[in-house]
Amino acid sequence: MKILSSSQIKSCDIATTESGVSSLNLMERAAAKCVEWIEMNFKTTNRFLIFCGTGNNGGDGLATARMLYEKGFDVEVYIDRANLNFKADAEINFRKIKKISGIEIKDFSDFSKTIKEKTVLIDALFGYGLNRKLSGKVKNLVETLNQTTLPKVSIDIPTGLFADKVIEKDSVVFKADFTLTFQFYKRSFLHPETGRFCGKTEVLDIDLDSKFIEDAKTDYFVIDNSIIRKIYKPREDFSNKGTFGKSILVGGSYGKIGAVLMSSLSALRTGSGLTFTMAPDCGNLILQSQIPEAMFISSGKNYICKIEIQDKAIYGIGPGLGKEKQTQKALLEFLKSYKNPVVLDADALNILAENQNLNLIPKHSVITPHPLEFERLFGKTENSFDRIELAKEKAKDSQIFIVLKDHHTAIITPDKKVYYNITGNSGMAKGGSGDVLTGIITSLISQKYEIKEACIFSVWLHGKAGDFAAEEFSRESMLPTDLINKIGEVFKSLN
Ligand SMILES: NC(=O)C1=CN([C@@H]2O[C@H](COP(=O)(O)OP(=O)(O)OC[C@H]3O[C@@H](n4cnc5c(N)ncnc54)[C@H](OP(=O)(O)O)[C@@H]3O)[C@@H](O)[C@H]2O)[C@H](O)CC1
Ligand SMILES: [K+]
Repeated sequence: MKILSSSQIKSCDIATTESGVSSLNLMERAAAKCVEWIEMNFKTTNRFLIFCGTGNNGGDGLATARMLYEKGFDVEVYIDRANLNFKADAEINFRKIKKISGIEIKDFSDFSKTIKEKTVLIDALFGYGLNRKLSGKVKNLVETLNQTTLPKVSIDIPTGLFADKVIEKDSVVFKADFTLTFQFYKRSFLHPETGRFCGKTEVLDIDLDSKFIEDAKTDYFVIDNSIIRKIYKPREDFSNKGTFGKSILVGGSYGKIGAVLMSSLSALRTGSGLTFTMAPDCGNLILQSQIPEAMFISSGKNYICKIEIQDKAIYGIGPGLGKEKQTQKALLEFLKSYKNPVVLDADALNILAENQNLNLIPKHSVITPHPLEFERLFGKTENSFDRIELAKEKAKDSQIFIVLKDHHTAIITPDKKVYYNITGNSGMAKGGSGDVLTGIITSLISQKYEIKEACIFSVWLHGKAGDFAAEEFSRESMLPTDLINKIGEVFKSLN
C-alpha cells in the first residue's frame, strides 16, 4: 500500500471530487465508514462525546455524530463556541446537527473529567490539515481529554500529529486507543516518536480516486497482504534439496551459541534446502544435538577465527559473533575476497563500524541494524524520520538493502524506496528476535527470492510469526524460539 504525503492526500481528495463525487458526499462516506467501525467495536457503549474542529476533520466528526445519533446512541458534540468559522462542508453538517434537538452542543470548556462509564471520546479536532502545533483552547482540551481513562478514538489522525513528519518534543497530542484513518497509512503512524499516539490503526477504504492513487509517486509503502501474495512462491513439486539453496549461518562464540542456533533453525523453518552453521567448536555439541538438520563447519575454538568461502551459498553473518581480534580479522578478510551479496547483522555490523570498513560490504548485500547499530555505522540523526532519510542516502551510495529494525521495521532499498512493516508486536523486543530474522532473510535469498523481496517477505513473516506467538503465549512470555515454532503456521495461512 502506498503512503502519500498530506499534500498528495489533499490532491487525491480533489481528484475524487473532480471525478464526480461531491466533497460533501465524500465526507458522508468517510463518516459512514467510521460509524460502521464504531458500532462493530463498541457494542456495549451507549454514549459518544465528539470533539470537533472547524475544518473537514471537524466536519467528519459532525457527520459521525449525526449518524450515531440516528442509530440510537446518546451523542454530545463539543465545539469552540467562540470560533464558528466552519469550512463549507463542516458548516453544512453543523447546521444539520443544530436541527436535531436530541444532540447537545457544548463548548470545549463544558467538558468535565468526571464523566460516567460506557462513554467513548471521539477526536475530530484536526486531521491532515494541521500545520502548526496545538495551542490555546484546543491544546488545553486535548491535555484534559488525555487525563481521562475513557476509550479514545481519533478520526483520520490523532489531533496534534502531522501526517508525514515529526512533532516538536513538547507538542501536545491526543492519545488515541484507536485511529480510524482514511484510505492510507500516514508515515507518522509508523515512527516511534509519533506512532505512540495512534493506538491501533484501522485503515478505512473510502474509495478515493483509484487512478490518482495508481499514478501517485512515492518512496514510501506499507507492506500489506497484497504485496506478500505477489512475492510468496509456493514450494514446487519435482524439486530436491538443491532446489532450495544453501544457507550458511556464521556466528556464535563462547556463551553466545544460542544466537547462531536460532538463525540456523529459522533458516531451516523457512525452507532452506541445505543449512550449515559455521561456528566455533564450543558450539558443535549444542548445535548438532539441538538441530540435527544443520551441518556444522568448525571455524575456531571459542570464537570464529576463519570464515571459509564456499560455492553457491548465501552467507548470513553476525549472530553471537563477538568482536575478538581474530574474529574481526576473519570477517574483514572474508569480505575482501567475497563479492556476492551477504546478510550482515549484529557484531558483523559493529566490527565494520569500528573499522570504518563499510566499503567492504558487497553490492546488494543486506544489513540489519537496530537504531543503535545504525548510528554506529552511519552516525546520529535528530529523529527517526531523519534516520530513514539518511538510510536512503546510504543504501543508494553503497547499493545495499538496509533492514532498519524498530517497532515498525523499515526496508530501505538502493533505489531509495522505503517499505514499512506492520506485523509484529512488543513481545518481540527481546534478545534473539534479530537472530531469527537474519536466518529467515538468508534462507529466502538462498531460495532465489529477489533480494528486495526476500527482505520484505522475511520482515513480514517474522512479525506475523511473532503475532501468532503472542496470541498463544502473551507478549510478555513469548520467546524468539516460540516465534520460530510459529513460522509454519504463517506459511499454512499463505497456502
Ligand atoms: N481524502 C480524505 O482523506 C478525506 C478527508 N476528509 C477529512 O478532512 C480532513 C482534512 O481537512 P482539512 O479541512 O484540510 O484540515 P483540518 O480539519 O485538519 O484542519 C482545518 C484547518 O485548521 C487550521 N489549522 C491547522 N493547524 C492548526 C492549529 N494548530 N491550530 C489551529 N488551527 C489550525 C488550518 O487552517 P489555517 O488557515 O489556520 O492554516 C486547517 O486548514 C482529513 O483529515 C479528514 O478527516 C474528508 O472529510 C473526507 C475525505
Ligand atoms: K483527528
